[in-house]
Parts: sequence; C-alpha cells; structure tokens
Amino acid sequence: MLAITNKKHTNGLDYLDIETDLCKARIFLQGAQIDYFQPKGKPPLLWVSSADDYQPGNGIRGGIPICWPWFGMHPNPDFPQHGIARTRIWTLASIEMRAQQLELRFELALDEQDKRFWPHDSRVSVLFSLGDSLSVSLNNHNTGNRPISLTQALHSYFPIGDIHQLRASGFSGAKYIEFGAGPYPQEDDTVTFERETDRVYTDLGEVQWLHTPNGTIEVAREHSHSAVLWNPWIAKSQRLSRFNPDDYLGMVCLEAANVLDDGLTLAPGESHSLITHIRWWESH
Ligand SMILES: O=P(O)(O)OC[C@H]1O[C@@H](O)[C@H](O)[C@@H](O)[C@@H]1O
Repeated sequence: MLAITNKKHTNGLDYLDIETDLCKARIFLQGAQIDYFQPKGKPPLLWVSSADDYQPGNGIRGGIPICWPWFGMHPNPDFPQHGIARTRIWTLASIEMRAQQLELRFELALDEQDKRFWPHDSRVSVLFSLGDSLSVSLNNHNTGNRPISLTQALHSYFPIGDIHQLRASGFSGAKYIEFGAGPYPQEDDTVTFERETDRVYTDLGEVQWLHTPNGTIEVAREHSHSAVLWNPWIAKSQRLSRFNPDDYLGMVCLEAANVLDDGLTLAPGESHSLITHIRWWESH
C-alpha cells in the first residue's frame, strides 16, 4: 500500500501523513521536519515533546530539525541559533517509490529576507527514504563562482525509555568539546548519562548505537566525521522552550553533523550530502 495525505495541523502547519507497507511517517513542510517515523511492527524511532504545540515559526521540539546553514550560535548574536532552515517552509519536489523505499525530496527556496542570513548562490534539498529504516540526506550544491562555507546537523531526537538506563556506544577513538572546553579524548566506547551532556564529537566512527530498555537504535552517518550528543538534564529542561521539565528522562539527541573541523567548504560547482540512517538494530 501507499498513502500520502496532505493535512493541516490545528495550529496551521501543513504536513504529509504517510503510510507504506513498511512504515508510517509524518513530515511537516515547515523545516522539512519529520516528527514521526515508525517501522511496521516496531516502536516509533523518533521522539517529540508533548509540550510542543506546533506553532508556525517555531521549530518542532522533536523529530529531526534541520540545522542549516550553521549549527549552534552564529558569530552574529542577532542570527537565530541552528540556522534558518528549521523555520522556513520547504516545497515537496518529488515522490518516488524505489523497491519498497518511498523517497520524498524537499527543496528550500530562499527569499530576500533569508539572503540577509545566507547571501550565497547555492541549492539545498533534503531526501527522505522511508522503509523499515529511515534515511535522511541533506544535500548542498554550490551554484555560484565563489567557495562557500557552512556547518549543519540533522538534529535527531530519539526515544530512549529511561535516560538512567541508556548506554550510547560506538564512541571510542573520537574526541569531544563540551561546554566550550576540550577537545577531550573519548576513551570508553560507551557513554552513560548522569548530568547535562552537550558534546560535539569529531573524528567519530560512522555508526553509534543507543542501547535502551526497549531495544537498540542504530544511528549511522555518511560524509560526516562529527556528531552532537545532547541531553539537557534537570536545570536546562526547565529553561527550554516547548519542553516538559521531566522530558529529559525519555530522550537523547544524537545528531549527524558537519561541524568544527568537519564543517564544509564547497568549491564552485561542488556538491555534498550529509546522510543519516536510523533503524532498530537486530542482532543476527
Ligand atoms: O533549543 P534549540 O535551539 O533547539 O537547541 C537545542 C540544543 O541543541 C543541541 O544540539 C545543542 O548542543 C544544545 O546546546 C541546544 O540546547
């Protein structure tokens, strides 16, 4: 089966409700933000805060916000954190079925206002590939005649059941910066959570795993040596917008990125795709 329905949230945001033989998904045009993905017969793979009321103009607190064309704070303090893409309306450009994977491509056309933030000749698009796993590819192409530099992330929120029982693995050999300090070498392969965690990893291997009480989520990356691992813990949860004070107990963000020395510089005519693959891991 294949059903793709255009719907409007009560607060006005347009989204696509999607069902295939292999999964159910929901993608908002604002931010090209997927906030729901569930392979059939398995639990959902993305987390969203019940405090989010899906207001136009705000990124949704969950799913996969797209941070582009910068990650984190911009040197100009008047520019929004994590770039502009997550609050802009994207256009659905194509729908294709390949084998049993449904592919949906969205494009972002920047207007004159946006050019204040990003005065470059470039094209950005995102391709979702939906099957019994989820792949997201954020594609940049330099259409101008000067090099352009950017940072970006697929800011994925995962449902992890209980932060006190979560073990995140696949981190050995990397290094990280946290709260402006570091880089620290990551000696253990596994990370556990006992406090606010906000690490920007570099030199990171291609696959990490989130071992939760409900199963293991595998998060793989292509064309990326960096990722962000984030849980706001108690105090920051109380300050965060569209977030319940105890939400930190049930989520973690593991974000495929191109940041720090893994940031991009694209020569004229050059393209790049940041890709993440997300699935419930099954041992064979
Ligand atoms: O509240 P925002 O802008 O969605 O950001 C959420 C978090 O995003 C993470 O990626 C950052 O590392 C955190 O420092 C930040 O708090």
